[in-house]
Amino acid sequence: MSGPTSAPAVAVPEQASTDVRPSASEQTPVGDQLPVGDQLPVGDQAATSDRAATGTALAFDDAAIAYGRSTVLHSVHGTLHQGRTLALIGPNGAGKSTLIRAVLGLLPVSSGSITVLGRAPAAARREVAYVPQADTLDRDFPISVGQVVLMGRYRGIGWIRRPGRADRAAAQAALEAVGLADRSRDRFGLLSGGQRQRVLLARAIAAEPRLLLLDEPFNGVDVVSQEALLTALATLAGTGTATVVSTHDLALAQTISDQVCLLNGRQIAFGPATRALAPDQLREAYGGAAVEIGGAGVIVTRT
Ligand SMILES: Nc1ncnc2c1ncn2[C@@H]1O[C@H](COP(=O)(O)OP(=O)(O)OP(=O)(O)O)[C@@H](O)[C@H]1O
Repeated sequence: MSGPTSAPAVAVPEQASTDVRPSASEQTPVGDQLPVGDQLPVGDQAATSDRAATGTALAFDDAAIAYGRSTVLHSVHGTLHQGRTLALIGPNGAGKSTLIRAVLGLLPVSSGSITVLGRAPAAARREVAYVPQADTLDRDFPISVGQVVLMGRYRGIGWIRRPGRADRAAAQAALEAVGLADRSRDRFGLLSGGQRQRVLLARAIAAEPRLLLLDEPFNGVDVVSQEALLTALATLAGTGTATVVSTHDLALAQTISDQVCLLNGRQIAFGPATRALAPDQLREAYGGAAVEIGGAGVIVTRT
């Protein structure tokens, strides 16, 4: 990740309601149907040697993903290394969330393969954290910001053991990383959308994942929150965590990612943004007649 930036103006198709992300429930107030990640045992020998041996966080090998018999995404091929950021780009229904679900091991790969931290996706889940969109979560559930962030530690300590001092310190450090150190006692549901998004990132940071997946984390987030999110992500990348972020903000993707995967039911391009977001490929993905990439962002127009 190249680091934080301010939000450029971008015109891309609006997000529609096709949404496979988890809905909130009383039992799972923060979308925990999906994994929140796990503590990476610091100094874990196996994990360290894995990383040293391959440096590969994520590998797609001609992967196709289906819902039942209906293949909605195919020909995904590329590699993401530790400490690097991959942006998933594509119009509504392109398959971004579907790909994230497959990386989480929640959807089977119907052909080809996806390898996460050297393993099958389901086998790597303990080392993968997922940040859902904050607005998919139940705001009425009475839980504090600090409690939400502490949830990031539970995968490591187990749900029966109580979090210890080290867990609380890690949770507080994670809140500091997203610029919300003073909000720990506040009720989660009373924060703004952008602040809740930052709390969810803090929860993922507290889990110390080796791979972090974010599904449109910048939706409805103001520049201050976006800046805080990007700073925290850059810090995390510095520790070797690989990040996959799905976004509709092409210009932001261009700025923050090392690699871009451009999708529309299949992979159109995978590589550095300058190559993957070339006008011809954007046109192919979005069906636009004219594509302009400049200081003002990326503009797709139709004739
Ligand atoms: N549970 C499901 N069962 C069957 N098809 C699904 C399911 N969820 C999504 N799809 C289909 O898979 C395709 C990809 O959807 P997906 O949600 O992954 O797109 P997306 O790129 O994340 O879109 P958006 O930008 O709108 O969030 C779409 O055609 C969608 O209709």
